[in-house]
Amino acid sequence: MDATPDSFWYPEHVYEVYKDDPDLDRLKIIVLLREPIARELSLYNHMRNLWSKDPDPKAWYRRVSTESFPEFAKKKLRDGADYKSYYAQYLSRWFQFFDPQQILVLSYEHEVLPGTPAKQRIGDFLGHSFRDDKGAFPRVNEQSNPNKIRKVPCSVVERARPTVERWNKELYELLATWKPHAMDPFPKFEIAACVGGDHNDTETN
Ligand SMILES: Nc1ncnc2c1ncn2[C@@H]1O[C@H](COP(=O)(O)OS(=O)(=O)O)[C@@H](OP(=O)(O)O)[C@H]1O
Repeated sequence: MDATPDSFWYPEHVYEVYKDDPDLDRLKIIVLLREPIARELSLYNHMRNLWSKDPDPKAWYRRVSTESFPEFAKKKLRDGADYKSYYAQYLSRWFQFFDPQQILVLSYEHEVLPGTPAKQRIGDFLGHSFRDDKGAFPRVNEQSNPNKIRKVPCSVVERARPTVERWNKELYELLATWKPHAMDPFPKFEIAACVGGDHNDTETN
């Protein structure tokens, strides 16, 4: 099993690894999608956490030492190709390499957060039942440090919304067309409540 968010952006590499395997058609792929603005915030917090532990000026996460979240988001959530939250662009490539029936697409907010049916969905897909079907998955990488930004500034939401909505619309259409294993219709992402101002709002907010 390989589990990393980074695989999502490189379906051709995954295909390259498995293409000569006689069991290629038994490969199971699970894609977990999160509302794009929340995902970028989570990544930003992750990078800031790494920077606080190891402020290496050559590290891949160094940009967060000089960029506020609004500045980071402005660069990541804008029109154009190759933006990582433009899920439809990447998922459409997965469908070129793999049978959509080999792919389970889950909504983080509707199917993975505690109280939602992730374990059951994944169990059904893999043909494997978990010991505790109802419980949540253990939390990892939560980084509950005091500098964690909990809420997105409303200015970020206002700026990003048109782009993100276009990306999401394309995603819903793609899923409706290709019909991988997924909720049908796929639940629409909801942007979480934001806070005023253009600054980094931390835990106290
Ligand atoms: N069990 C469970 N259920 C739901 N959500 C969970 C769970 N475990 C971790 N998390 C949240 O996932 C975020 C970290 O994701 P990753 O581990 O993929 O990120 S990374 O590897 O650190 O880049 C991070 O999200 P944020 O807290 O919003 O940043 C974690 O809180």
